[in-house]
Amino acid sequence: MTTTTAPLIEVTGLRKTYAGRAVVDGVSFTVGEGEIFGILGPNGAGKTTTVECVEGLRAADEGRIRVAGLDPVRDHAQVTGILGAQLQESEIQPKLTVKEALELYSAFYPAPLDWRPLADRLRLTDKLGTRFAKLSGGQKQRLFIALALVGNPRVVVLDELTTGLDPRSRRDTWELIEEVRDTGVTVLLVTHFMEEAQRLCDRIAVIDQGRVAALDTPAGLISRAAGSTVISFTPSAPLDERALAGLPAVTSVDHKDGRTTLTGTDDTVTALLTLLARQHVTAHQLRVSDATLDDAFLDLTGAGQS
Ligand SMILES: Nc1ncnc2c1ncn2[C@@H]1O[C@H](COP(=O)(O)OP(=O)(O)OP(=O)(O)O)[C@@H](O)[C@H]1O
Repeated sequence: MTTTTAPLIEVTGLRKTYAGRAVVDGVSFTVGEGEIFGILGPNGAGKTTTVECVEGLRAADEGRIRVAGLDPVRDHAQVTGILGAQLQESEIQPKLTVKEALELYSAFYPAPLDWRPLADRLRLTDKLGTRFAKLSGGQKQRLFIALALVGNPRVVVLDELTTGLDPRSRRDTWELIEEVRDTGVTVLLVTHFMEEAQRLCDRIAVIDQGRVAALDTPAGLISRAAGSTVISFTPSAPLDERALAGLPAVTSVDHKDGRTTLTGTDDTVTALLTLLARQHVTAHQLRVSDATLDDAFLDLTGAGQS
């Protein structure tokens, strides 16, 4: 779902410097109300610094940030009322029970949600009496989502929410995030996981070395990958190498173990089929697949993922 409503978050020319080094260097993006907006990038790219500036936890050196028209540093108290941030594990008392944590955090907000249905939706009801320290990783993450939502925010910031979860819990968490969005909450999501970004995000800013390397829908980013379509086959007879390299939009031609692999676009596939017919060559085990967000990410960040 891509929204066209007025932006709820506006970041323009954000710059943050530590010891003379710009770790965020001119980042700009807007997030529409109701959107799930992803921030994706290699380690140390400046993702957390960026979202912490949006939350008003760090002050920008340069640039302008607005959340629902408010300045997160100057208008911090008001922004806290409309922006729910995911807590870090260290911020919760280990002896606090789930119920106590939900009651305590709802007391911080002027118009909190009723935490009981929220706990129910996050499958925490049978854990209400359990101390934080005794929860599993997935249960803790669900509690973090509940605590980020209990203030009834318009926007929720989730930073590496599913890191450390097993695949099942990660998928459950994705469903929860989609449910949260379906209730009208805007989600700003920092993630390392391509599958997560591809599944959840309406749009993604790929941040590399403190700059926005690309900003697009997941499909838009994939179509920017150098070869967005991968074609492989075993030819029944050798093909003319120059004819292959000259196919429209082809970006690479490789031969290995009798198989030929081309990267290109849909146009390359169509032209290849014509070439094969003209040369009376049969393509055995022909496979055509789309590039993934992984391919796009590696292209956009110069394989900088660590
Ligand atoms: N308070 C600070 N003082 C000095 N340097 C900092 C500080 N906070 C962050 N940095 C540096 O800024 C850079 C960006 O950090 P940031 O945490 O924003 O990156 P990130 O993209 O979120 O990385 P990761 O995916 O590893 O969490 C890193 O090189 C980090 O070491």
